[in-house]
Amino acid sequence: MKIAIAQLNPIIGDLQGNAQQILSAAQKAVDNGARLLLTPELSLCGYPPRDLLLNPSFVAGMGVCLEQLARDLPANAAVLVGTVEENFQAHKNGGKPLFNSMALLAQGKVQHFHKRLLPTYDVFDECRYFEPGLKPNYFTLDDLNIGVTICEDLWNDDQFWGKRSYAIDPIADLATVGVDLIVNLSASPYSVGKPRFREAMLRHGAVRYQCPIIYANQVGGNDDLIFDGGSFALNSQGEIVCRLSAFAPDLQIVEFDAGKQDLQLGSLVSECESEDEEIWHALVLGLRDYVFKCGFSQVVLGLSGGIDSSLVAALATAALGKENVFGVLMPSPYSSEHSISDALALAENLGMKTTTLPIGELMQGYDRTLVNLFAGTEFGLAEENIQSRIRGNLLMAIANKFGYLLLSTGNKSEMAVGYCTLYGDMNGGLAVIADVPKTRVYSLCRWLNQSSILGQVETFRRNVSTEIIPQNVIDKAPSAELKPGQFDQDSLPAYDVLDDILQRLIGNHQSVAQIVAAGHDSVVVYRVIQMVARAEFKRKQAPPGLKISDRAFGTGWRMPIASSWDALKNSYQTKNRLCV
Ligand SMILES: NC(=O)c1ccc[n+]([C@@H]2O[C@H](COP(=O)([O-])OP(=O)(O)OC[C@H]3O[C@@H](n4cnc5c(N)ncnc54)[C@H](O)[C@@H]3O)[C@@H](O)[C@H]2O)c1
Ligand SMILES: Nc1ncnc2c1ncn2[C@@H]1O[C@H](COP(=O)(O)O)[C@@H](O)[C@H]1O
Ligand SMILES: N[C@@H](CCC(=O)O)C(=O)O
Ligand SMILES: O=P(O)(O)OP(=O)(O)O
Repeated sequence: MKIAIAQLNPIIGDLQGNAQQILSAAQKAVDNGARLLLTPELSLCGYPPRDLLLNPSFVAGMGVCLEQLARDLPANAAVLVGTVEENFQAHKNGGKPLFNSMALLAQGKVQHFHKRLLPTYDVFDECRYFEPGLKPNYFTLDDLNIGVTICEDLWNDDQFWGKRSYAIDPIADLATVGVDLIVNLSASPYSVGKPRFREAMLRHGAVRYQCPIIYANQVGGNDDLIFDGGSFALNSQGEIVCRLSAFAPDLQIVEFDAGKQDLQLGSLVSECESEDEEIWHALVLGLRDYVFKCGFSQVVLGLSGGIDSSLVAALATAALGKENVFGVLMPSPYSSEHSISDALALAENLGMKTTTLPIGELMQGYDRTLVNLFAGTEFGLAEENIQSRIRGNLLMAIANKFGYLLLSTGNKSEMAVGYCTLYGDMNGGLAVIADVPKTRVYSLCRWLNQSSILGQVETFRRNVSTEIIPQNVIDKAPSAELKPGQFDQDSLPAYDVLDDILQRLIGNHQSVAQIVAAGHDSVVVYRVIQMVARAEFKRKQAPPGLKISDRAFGTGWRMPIASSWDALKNSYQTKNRLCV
């Protein structure tokens, strides 16, 4: 039996458009001889629909679209569509009103399979909306017994994880039932290294239960989340027999050989060669989809000649085309010569349009207006930040006037410690690199300059051998240039030190004792912890940022702002370690 995997990029809430994508995929599948089509989790509404699920007319609309799809699909195709089903018992037993469901549409009929494990951690919030399914899910098609699992259902293999997160394990239940093949319909967001991790995890399941697995993942950016696709199929020995594109929609066919009781070798797309390459593609996709799905086509950003704005400009050019990216140079009296020359060289390399709006006169206007009020005080952060706020205002004026979306350029290290100006450089609709630590910003720029991708991206004007990010941008010391001779490292630890502490603290949940034991100065560690805690109010007001790590400052980061939790004051010694 031929089975088609449709790696779709739905728009959240566009029920008609998403249904059309499913119909087109089904037609293509049937044209290629497939009997069954797999689509991702919640493919009809897009994942994650969040509180749209609390809107009765949204849920009703999904029901109508599903019925229409059942009527419109090619007669000889069976299609698994990601949707919701109402929990009609909810009013009796107090359960949640919906199930996260895969609907099997075949011969005009609809059969629902309910997701059993509901993730409610990090960015996931499924217990807010859904009741878990209670039974193993499977069906028979042309004598083949097919087990159905939805995303998290396959993330509880105790042997792989060394523990169980949920009492039940849907794959073990399906093995007990005795299915020939398991399909997993997913909307699994990207983080660095996750594509390989998923393959390893499901390989373990396939080998453990000697059962082939087909994994169909959503692709595309939805707000802060990037779905990488990278769907794949494993045979019962755990070998990859088919892999779809990463970071792009795709449709491929795999064949189940009834004689061998296994999947046959199909087409294999190769994996990204490095983490930098993977992150680059993820950010390009996330940026493009955010811009287009919000109804924009053009973006604006401030170009300072620094490395953050240079990387964001390169990403935007690759995502949207050079003619759709507008750079604004806004030198102040404190700006260096190279801030202008480097920004112009970058724009030339990318082929993007720029304008220069010096801000000296506006700064003087602010000074004149505030002179009496500020009389007798020292020049300080208030005056420095005015420059950033003037730039933020000008950029928003340009965005309003020409219908552009403003991209903000802060990286994760700055967002972590609050090294950014509220209503200044934090202005923007999308924070493109807010989950990219500064050290990764450097490695991405170096990778970009060497990468053969430059030759493939037609939006770049220069030829493969020349740099995109000017070498001086990479070599010079980072600076906010808000006062003479200012460098980031006057206020912050060296970025390699800062990023390592932040990764341990935020990503790995390490204690102070563990971070110090890894070689960091305890005074620096305490200072970083305090900076991170104090910057919460800024992050709450920041634009959405594209998530590329396991722990991003976004929907999965829920910290109080008005909190009196003081890591140092409340530190205590347990038997083994100092906890803060
Ligand atoms: N990326 C860069 O390189 C870059 C760019 C710009 C600024 N900076 C640096 O960032 C820093 C910006 O200065 P800042 O942080 O003092 O200015 P800020 O204006 O961004 O934030 C401080 C202000 O936030 C408000 N605030 C404080 N606590 C709050 C809370 N709990 N809830 C709501 N609002 C609260 C107060 O009004 C306070 O004056 C400076 O050190 C500057 O040099 C770095
Ligand atoms: N001189 C500048 N021209 C245009 N845009 C600028 C300039 N200086 C800063 N910006 C914008 O603000 C952010 C943050 O700046 P830092 O140098 O990191 O403080 C920068 O990425 C530009 O978008
Ligand atoms: N742990 C899964 C859960 C996703 C889901 O069930 O939607 C993941 O990160 O991909
Ligand atoms: O934000 P930028 O582009 O000015 O980068 P840096 O902070 O490294 O100067």
